[in-house]
Amino acid sequence: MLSRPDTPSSIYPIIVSDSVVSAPWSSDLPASNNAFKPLYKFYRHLSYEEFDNICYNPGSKLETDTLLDPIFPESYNELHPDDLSTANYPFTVDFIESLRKFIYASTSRIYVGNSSQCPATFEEITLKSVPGLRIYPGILSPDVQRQLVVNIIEEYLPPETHLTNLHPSYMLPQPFQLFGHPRDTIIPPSVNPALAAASPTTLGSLQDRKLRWVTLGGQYNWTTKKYPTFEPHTREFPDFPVSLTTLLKNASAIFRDRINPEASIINFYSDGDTLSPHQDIAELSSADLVSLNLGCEAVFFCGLAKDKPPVQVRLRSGDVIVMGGESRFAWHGVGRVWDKTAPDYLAEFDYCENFEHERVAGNVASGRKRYGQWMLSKRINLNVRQMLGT
Ligand SMILES: O=C(O)CCC(=O)C(=O)O
Ligand SMILES: [Fe+2]
Repeated sequence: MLSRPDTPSSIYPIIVSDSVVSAPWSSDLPASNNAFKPLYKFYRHLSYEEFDNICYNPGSKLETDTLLDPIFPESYNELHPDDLSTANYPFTVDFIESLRKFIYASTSRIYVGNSSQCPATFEEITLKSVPGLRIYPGILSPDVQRQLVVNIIEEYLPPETHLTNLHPSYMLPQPFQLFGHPRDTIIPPSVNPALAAASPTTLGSLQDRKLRWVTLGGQYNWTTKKYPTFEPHTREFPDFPVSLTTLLKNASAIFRDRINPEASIINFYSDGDTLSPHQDIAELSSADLVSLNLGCEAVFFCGLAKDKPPVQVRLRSGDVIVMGGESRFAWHGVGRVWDKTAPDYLAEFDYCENFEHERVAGNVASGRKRYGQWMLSKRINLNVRQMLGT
């Protein structure tokens, strides 16, 4: 599991526009009433082949009664006939143009080929049992996904104000380039006597598994479970990356005007990783939380109460989840991640040929093709929150 402390299960005061309200579903629960727990146990040893088989031949296991595969919803419908609704919406006329805006706002731009073509419509899935949760299967085009991967590595990770789980334990190169030489040594901070015993590591091992998260914008503190400040343009609340704001403001009707992106947690998962159930309640805003998924597949758990089996959603690269309305403060977690399940367009991502500036400079041999190789074993979840206002 990610080394995030569990969220306490007492009633949380949530401040919405100056008035304090309580999330009614987060009442005190004895640990035995945690209906998420058996699901984690079930998935721990489930191979991807077994999981895939269950999705197409449902009904055999009690634990998968609430499993929804967005591109094969029949099995979920069979068990919960009234819960699921699907709607198709046309992409707005300038949708592709909006995606281009995101790519052009990015520091290292990829070359937009035909894969940026979007289908005529996109699907929205909603569930009565988790009101406000919206699922958009495959809504991010391959180009946008590739650009996001590159931005994460080249634009969002490097600034020293963007803290990672590695910062307390290692002196990271400034700016932090994850894809330097894999044998480069990364040393513990000698100034911190408590960590003096920690041993040096390599950049390669940070790439492999050690890098777990990076925070953008408001620097959420995982120990206190609070943002240290709500004062923008400060070291602890640096400006949110323009490229990501451009994507979320323009990408389609699903994001527009519903969120002012101010903080983000980017999670890096490897094979078998899970994330324990929690609520995201540190923000002083009830605006939608937007969650983008890249790379390998995973099962996402979400429910309003911790003592009822959550809905389980099979997530693929390019899927977007929005937690709005009541679901904004719902309990959620990740059941498990399976490696080698990233789509070919990421795994075989030929970085050089896709890069506008490198193409123009005639530089096609910078050896960065391992981004695709890396993604073959990674799941990246980028969730974006508004910290202030309604
Ligand atoms: O990885 C995910 O899908 C969820 C991540 C999450 O819930 C979080 O970072 O708070
Ligand atoms: Fe979360």
